[in-house]
Amino acid sequence: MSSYQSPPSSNSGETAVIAVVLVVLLVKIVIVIVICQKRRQKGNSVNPDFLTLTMDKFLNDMEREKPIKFTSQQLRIATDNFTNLLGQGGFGAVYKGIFSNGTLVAVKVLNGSSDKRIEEQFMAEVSTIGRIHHFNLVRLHGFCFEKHLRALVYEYMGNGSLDKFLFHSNKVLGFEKLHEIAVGTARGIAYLHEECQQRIVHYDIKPENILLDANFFPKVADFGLAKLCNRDNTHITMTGGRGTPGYAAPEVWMMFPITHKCDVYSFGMLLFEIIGRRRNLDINIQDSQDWFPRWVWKKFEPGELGEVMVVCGIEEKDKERAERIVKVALWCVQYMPEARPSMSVVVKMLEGAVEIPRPSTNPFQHLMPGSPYPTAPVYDTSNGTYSTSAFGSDPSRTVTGCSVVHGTPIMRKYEIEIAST
Ligand SMILES: Nc1ncnc2c1ncn2[C@@H]1O[C@H](COP(=O)(O)OP(=O)(O)OP(=O)(O)O)[C@@H](O)[C@H]1O
Repeated sequence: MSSYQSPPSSNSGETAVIAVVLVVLLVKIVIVIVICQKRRQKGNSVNPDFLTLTMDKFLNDMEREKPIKFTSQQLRIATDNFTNLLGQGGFGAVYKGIFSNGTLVAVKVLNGSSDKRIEEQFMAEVSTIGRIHHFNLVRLHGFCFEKHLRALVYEYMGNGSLDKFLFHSNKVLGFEKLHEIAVGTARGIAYLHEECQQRIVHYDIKPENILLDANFFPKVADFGLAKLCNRDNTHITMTGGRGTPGYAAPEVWMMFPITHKCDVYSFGMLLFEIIGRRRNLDINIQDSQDWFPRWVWKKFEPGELGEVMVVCGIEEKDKERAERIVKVALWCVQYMPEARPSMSVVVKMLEGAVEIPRPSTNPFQHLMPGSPYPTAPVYDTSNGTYSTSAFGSDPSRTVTGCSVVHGTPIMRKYEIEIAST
């Protein structure tokens, strides 16, 4: 009988154990729920160590991110055998392409694969823009370097280059958008000058090299002339091709030592074209407005900026921004590089965050008769070269053979006219 009584006592023991386990489990669940609720109340706070680790890893990954090396076959497929031509530049044709994942690209096929200049352009682009990422710099996805195909693969910019909207279309872009484009472009250049590990000088800032995406956000492009330099090296030695007439700073033309401030000068010239929605030089325009920057200064000096606003068709609501652009432009194109602001200051000036000083002297003084400064280069039609009178008869200081990248007869006339005034 006694053996019959033991099972119930063992059953009640098991029940007690199960009950204890259940209670413990329940307590644990409650604790977990309470902890989760407290975390949620703290605003989803995450362990800061975890955050740093993830961010470090992310930054490392970003740093390691390099442009992809594509095969010619991959680019042939993406561009449908190079059929959709976007445009033709000095170094080759640009084609639209699409990869199988849907990414749209612009493929620049470089002419003359054995040409040294092409190789330099190739290396300049890959070593500068290929290593950095910024919202206002056109992204280089990758490149192809095969015997019969040297190409650069960029992100596709749906609206092409800024010149089209400034000079060739009927004011499609309102002034507010143009101001945003100016600020975005300035941010891109400021990043190149001040935030990259090595300073990058672009050398060829002009509307043709500012591309606009589908939403008209600007991105600086075309790094073919760009130079890398250490931030503590103040001057750069420049050999070979130089900037574009009308945008290149005087020191570039004079073959004087060059700093990143030559980009600030070119950006100033670009600002004049944004405000006027015209080329800075237009010989078809009368009343001394043919060279727009000088005319703007003539109006600005006696306090007649209002006339500039009228001539440029600036509406009342845009006046304040437009005046800011004019003042920044004048400040950027000063003759002495050290008088020009840094690009991060330019950004702040354009945004209205800091005061814009008034240039103490006429920025175009060096172009006046009797100026102690070297004059702008004179284009010699007989031999197709530029020279500057400041170096007199010393042929070793004569600027010769400067190619005119976007040169037109108008540009050439401009150089002659300026020097002879
Ligand atoms: N990433 C891009 N997305 C869309 N269109 C582009 C892109 N890059 C260039 N293009 C177009 O292709 C054309 C040629 O560009 P490219 O940069 O080769 O020459 P460029 O800047 O006009 O001249 P150069 O190289 O002589 O300075 C331009 O008209 C431009 O609008």
